[in-house]
Amino acid sequence: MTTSLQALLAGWISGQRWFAGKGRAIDELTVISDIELTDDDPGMRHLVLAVRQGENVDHYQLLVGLRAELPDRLRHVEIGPVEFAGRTAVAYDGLHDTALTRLLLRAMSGGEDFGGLRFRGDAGLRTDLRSLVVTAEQSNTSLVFGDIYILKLFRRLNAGLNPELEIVSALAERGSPHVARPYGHIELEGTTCAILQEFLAGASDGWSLATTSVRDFYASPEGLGAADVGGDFAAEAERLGAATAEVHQELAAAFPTGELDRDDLVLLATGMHKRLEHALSEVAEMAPYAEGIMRVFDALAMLGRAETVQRVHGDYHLGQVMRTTDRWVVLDFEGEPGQPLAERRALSSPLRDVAGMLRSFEYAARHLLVPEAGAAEPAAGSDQALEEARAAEWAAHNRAAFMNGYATGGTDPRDHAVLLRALELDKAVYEVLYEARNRPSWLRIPLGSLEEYRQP
Ligand SMILES: Nc1ncnc2c1ncn2[C@@H]1O[C@H](COP(=O)(O)OP(=O)(O)O)[C@@H](O)[C@H]1O
Ligand SMILES: O=P(O)(O)O[C@H]1O[C@H](CO)[C@@H](O[C@H]2O[C@H](CO)[C@@H](O)[C@H](O)[C@H]2O)[C@H](O)[C@H]1O
Repeated sequence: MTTSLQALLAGWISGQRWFAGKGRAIDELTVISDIELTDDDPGMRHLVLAVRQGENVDHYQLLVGLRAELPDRLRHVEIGPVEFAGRTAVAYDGLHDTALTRLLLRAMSGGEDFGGLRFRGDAGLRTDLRSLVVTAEQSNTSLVFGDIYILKLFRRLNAGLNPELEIVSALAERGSPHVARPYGHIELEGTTCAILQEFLAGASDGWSLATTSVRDFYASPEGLGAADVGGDFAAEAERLGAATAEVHQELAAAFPTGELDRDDLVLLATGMHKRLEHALSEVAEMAPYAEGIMRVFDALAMLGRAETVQRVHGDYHLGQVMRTTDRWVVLDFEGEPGQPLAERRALSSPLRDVAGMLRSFEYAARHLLVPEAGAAEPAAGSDQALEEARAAEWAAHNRAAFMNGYATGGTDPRDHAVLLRALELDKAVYEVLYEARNRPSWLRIPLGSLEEYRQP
């Protein structure tokens, strides 16, 4: 590849939604791997770029399409004209070209290798399907093939086996009904580049279902409880709790487990304190809540009992679960974005996921109270105090249902109140930072649910 392509790529990549280093200058961009997948017209090359911004270096993968002439339908994903191997072509994001993406299915089905880039998949894969790029995602790019498969391509590569592939493969092998079946993957020298899975056509994600229920409750006549309205979500929350407990049992059976003793709990609490301090240094609005939160972390450090640890989801919320006609399916076992792989694969309390989902019920209940969060402006004459009370009621009702469902698996989260509270607060601290960085108008949502910790 020529240096001119590198210059072009630096300009192009900084404008991409999935580029994590937005707003900071690119100091250096190097093509560290360049593998030709086809030299036809259209041609396709798999590139890995090392992008340096100050001290930080991130690796991104691209599937670059090359055509002598770019048809109008691909104009919106043009990278620019390039020259290499004596050939002049127009480079573009190949994931938007159905003529190229079909080759990915074929290569997976045939188990093909291109240098260190290995395609693996079920031999019976359908290879005749057209792909559509899923537009909603931000950090990765997914292609849906004919409503049958979804291929998730990681844009930013983390060295090693991706926990999503590791966990989904292990759970599917055990016959779990709660994961989307894996059909194939692409890897580059041991690093997972993409995963092909069953597409859950017609399923709805938990966030949409929960927020629809919240809207119904808000629109219901005063005096009705959360359990009395048509869109009551509690039965679903309970099923989700039971499914979550089953997934945890499957994870405990498929991977190693361990125990946190007193010293480990002190370490865990120390980590929580550190994350809180970091959030305080970046988000001034956090200050009034700090002391109250620290007291809970201190209580965890003094807990005189052991707690079990195992592989967990790690970033569990309503946007990560989908309801099909007959079950809840859990997606995206990648752990917390931004954490190194080793940490994302580390054993943790399963209550961490329970805490994540409980926080998500708080989010669903409260996001209508923040007009900038995408909700409609509050209706004229709406009563803020009544809405706050309704948000609290909806959250409490569904949190209880979720925990009832989870308890059917044998562990009632309420029997581990100190750990659960600390984990919820740790997640809220993470969310405060996440919102301040990504969606400042949503910051009021995690802060709103910390009200009981606010110091005057
Ligand atoms: N197997 C699937 N079937 C149907 N839709 C899916 C599937 N996997 C992901 N999706 C859709 O894509 C969205 C994002 O998927 P996810 O794996 O969570 O990506 P990200 O890591 O970018 O958040 C989900 O909320 C869901 O709407
Ligand atoms: O789904 P991701 O792996 O990208 O997770 C990140 O983004 C989430 C936002 O989509 C964020 O979740 C927070 O907002 C959700 C509503 O949009 C809410 O349901 C979650 O409870 C809340 O944490 C997640 O924290 C972040 O890691």
